[in-house]
Amino acid sequence: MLPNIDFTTTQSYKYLTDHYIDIVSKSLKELFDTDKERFTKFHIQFEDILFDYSKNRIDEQTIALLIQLAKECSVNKAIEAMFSGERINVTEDRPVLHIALRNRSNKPIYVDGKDVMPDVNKVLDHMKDFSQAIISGDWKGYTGKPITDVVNIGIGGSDLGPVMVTEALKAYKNHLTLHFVSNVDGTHIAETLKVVDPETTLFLIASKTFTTQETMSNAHSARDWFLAAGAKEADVAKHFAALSTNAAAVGKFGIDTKNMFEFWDWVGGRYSLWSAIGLSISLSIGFDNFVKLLEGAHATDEHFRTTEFDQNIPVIQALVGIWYNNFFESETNVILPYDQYMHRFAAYFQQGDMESNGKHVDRNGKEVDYSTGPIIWGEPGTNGQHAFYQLIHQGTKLIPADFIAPAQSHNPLGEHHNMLLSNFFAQTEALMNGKTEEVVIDELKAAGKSAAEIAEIAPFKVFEGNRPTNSFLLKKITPHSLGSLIAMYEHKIFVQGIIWNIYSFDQWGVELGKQLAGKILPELKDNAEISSHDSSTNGLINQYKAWR
Ligand SMILES: O=P(O)(O)OC[C@H]1O[C@](O)(CO)[C@@H](O)[C@@H]1O
Repeated sequence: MLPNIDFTTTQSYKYLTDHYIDIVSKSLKELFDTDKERFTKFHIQFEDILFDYSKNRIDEQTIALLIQLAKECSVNKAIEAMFSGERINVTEDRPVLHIALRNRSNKPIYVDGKDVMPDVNKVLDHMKDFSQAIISGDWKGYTGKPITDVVNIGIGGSDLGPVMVTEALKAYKNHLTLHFVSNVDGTHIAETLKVVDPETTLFLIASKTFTTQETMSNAHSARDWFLAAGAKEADVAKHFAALSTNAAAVGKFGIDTKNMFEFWDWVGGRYSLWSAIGLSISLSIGFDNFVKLLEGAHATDEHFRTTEFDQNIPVIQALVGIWYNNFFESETNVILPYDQYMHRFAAYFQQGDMESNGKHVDRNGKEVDYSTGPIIWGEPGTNGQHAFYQLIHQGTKLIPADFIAPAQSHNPLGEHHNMLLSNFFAQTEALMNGKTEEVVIDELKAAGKSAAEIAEIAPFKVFEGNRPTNSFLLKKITPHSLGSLIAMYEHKIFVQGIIWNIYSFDQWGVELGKQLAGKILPELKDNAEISSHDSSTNGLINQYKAWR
């Protein structure tokens, strides 16, 4: 059972409300000036990941009270409930066990009295054999040629994780060319099919439910294209594999169940890259590297489960996030990887976080009167600096930012990495310290400006500072460290969901649009005028019909 506590009624919440008034009047600069030990106090090193949260608007009391909040909300009981396979996804009546997929200790984890680990390992063995056969070229296409291209067809959790990880770990990539098709817009599959050869292409149909409209449409179009190229029905087995929980639907589609990689309903879509959904990752970087990714995540799972809250990275990440979300009333959280390979990391956690914690009713089904999940966004640095950092530095909104960077580049090219990292360090420093009016005036004087010119221009050049950041400095982005980092963010989402007293593992909010699209699709078949909707929807549909 998950705890069911309204965090706004706890003692610590009340203390935090008072404490906020004290902290809000202090600047980060002041906090650093008055406490030389801030970095020592507010950083955690876990393996090759340094998490520095000292540039936040916190002091020791803040952290103590936030930890008290986590305790009052029984976060430790919730962690144990998840790890021990309780059905904590209550609204879908399922356990939440992505941690089992990367349970490298192999200790049994029971669901309804049955240890899930033998099945997990069986699928991993299948993925290993299949990956090796494809990568080595032993697996031949219908004309006897080895596979050169892999097209993963999936959407949401069946796409974003594999895309993000294969991009982040591109330095480990082998000779196979990976393609990802997600959008139901025919352009996505059409453009992909233009560049692949039916004789040497493997399609992975990745769908937990095997009913998702986008994925099934793209999968059918891919199969039609394959057969139109001269292949026979019997050849489908050599070029199509399914990653799914739905064996019946996979069989109906015509995929040989020998080419089905199974997972289970206790794996949430947005937490599924560790499952068979990760087959494209295993194909791209090899199974051994895929295992290293799992090992990295498992290491974080152990850290999360066993470490005291004050040294527990995901717990601290979550609590600092709550501090801004519920006391400073910030609305968003920007994720800024200073690593080009990590360019889809923020997009991945847009689904991970927003589909999990974008909820407005608590675990009693009652509307909450506090803010829940933040809006997640971000782009890699330094590109973001030349796009939206202006607003983070001088806008009117408080935007807590996560900076992520590797100390070692996979492409050490001249001074590039030093330049990249100098920007990383400079931005967090600038966001914290800002630039005072005095400094601006001195600079303008030094540039020879007159008093009148200085008075006119100075206000625009002042940076308030006091903008909070977390910094993740990784030794290097490797399969292991990336696995660890992803798991940290996953558990951050979990802890926040527990404290907000919401269910983080369902996603009913995406259903309404799907239902309505299902109703509208038949209305688009002919040119008859539509009048069954509101005037705007009718107007748009009828104009679409007139123009198409
Ligand atoms: O893997 P499936 O079943 O095709 O679902 C894809 C995605 O669709 C969603 O259900 C949301 O529409 C996600 O949660 C999921 O990751």
